Amino acid sequence: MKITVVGAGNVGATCAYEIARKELARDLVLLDVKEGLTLGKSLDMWQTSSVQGFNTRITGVTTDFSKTAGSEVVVITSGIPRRPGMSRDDLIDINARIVKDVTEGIVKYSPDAKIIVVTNPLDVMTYAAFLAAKLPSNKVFGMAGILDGARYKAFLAEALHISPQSIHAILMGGHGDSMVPLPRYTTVSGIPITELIEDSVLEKIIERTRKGGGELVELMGTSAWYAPGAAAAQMVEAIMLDQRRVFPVCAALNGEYGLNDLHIGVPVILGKNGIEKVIELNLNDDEMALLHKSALEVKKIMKSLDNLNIFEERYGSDTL
Ligand SMILES: NC(=O)C1=CN([C@@H]2O[C@H](COP(=O)(O)OP(=O)(O)OC[C@H]3O[C@@H](n4cnc5c(N)ncnc54)[C@H](O)[C@@H]3O)[C@@H](O)[C@H]2O)C=CC1
Ligand SMILES: O=C([O-])CC(=O)C(=O)O
Repeated sequence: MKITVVGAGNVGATCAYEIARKELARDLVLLDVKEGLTLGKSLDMWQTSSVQGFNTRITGVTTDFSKTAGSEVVVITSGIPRRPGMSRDDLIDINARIVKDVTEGIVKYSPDAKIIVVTNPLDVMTYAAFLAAKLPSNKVFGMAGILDGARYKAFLAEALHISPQSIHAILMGGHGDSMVPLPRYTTVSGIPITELIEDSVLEKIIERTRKGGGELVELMGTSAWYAPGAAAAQMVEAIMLDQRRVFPVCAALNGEYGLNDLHIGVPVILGKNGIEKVIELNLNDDEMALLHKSALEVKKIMKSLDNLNIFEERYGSDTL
């Protein structure tokens, strides 16, 4: 059993370490173009194995994709993060080329892999990986909703002075300011959130969640890694252990929610085949309008990707 994490930077290394500590595979490959970084970090992590009590063998690899052969799950975190003042969409030019190259390298040696994209701008990089991989859409998807949901739960837990583990929520839409938190689908151990918190406080929390990535970029000068790395590892766990957990995941839509030909955050069942099923919620008119607004934003960025002309195939259009 093998898992590969591409990108040994902040998010990739954090995700890899979570995977190793949970012993989700016998072998874990960490691949990056920076030789010292990937060899050093994988050695450093492996040297914690006797302290942390795990057996997962972590190996650092530079650009030799043959060393990733036979991976069951691959997490793609390679690419540049944003800096203060930038939007995620500003990363598209550089990151699209990186995602295309690494996806092709991965699929060549692991044609059965499930691919989890983390690189930003997330929804459109998932689309780019899907185009490059030429795999069925249940096998190529992106991580954002678990992270956005985790931020939402952390803020709610603080406001209500309760454990974040008692909060259950689903967020939909693109991984950007147009994301769609859904108060109607947010509960505290089954109790509707609206019974426990004032509307004005909830509104502020939703707004802070939408801008949660940017808040951290302003604080640190680069983007977050602990929560993103842990969230991606939680998806790996669901697949490797065939847990069939329900998570918001950036998935290809083919008619669900009245949307076609784009990748965007929706609730799915995640198991050994990747996306086992996209769950269609019974959204009301306001919620559906927010989701469609977010989908139009994603389509706009898809168009920028198409304009780069790095893929022969495309299905972007600015209408839904
Ligand atoms: N989906 C999400 O919710 C989140 C996405 N991100 C995104 O994840 C990406 C990575 O962020 P960080 O880890 O903080 O950046 P980082 O700069 O710390 O690490 C990125 C790594 O990618 C490597 N890399 C670049 N080109 C490569 C290639 N062709 N092959 C292999 N490795 C290559 C770099 O050498 C670097 O080590 C960014 O695009 C960031 O915006 C970050 C947080 C959350
Ligand atoms: O904000 C960023 O650039 C990184 C990211 O996607 C997040 O932390 O949500």
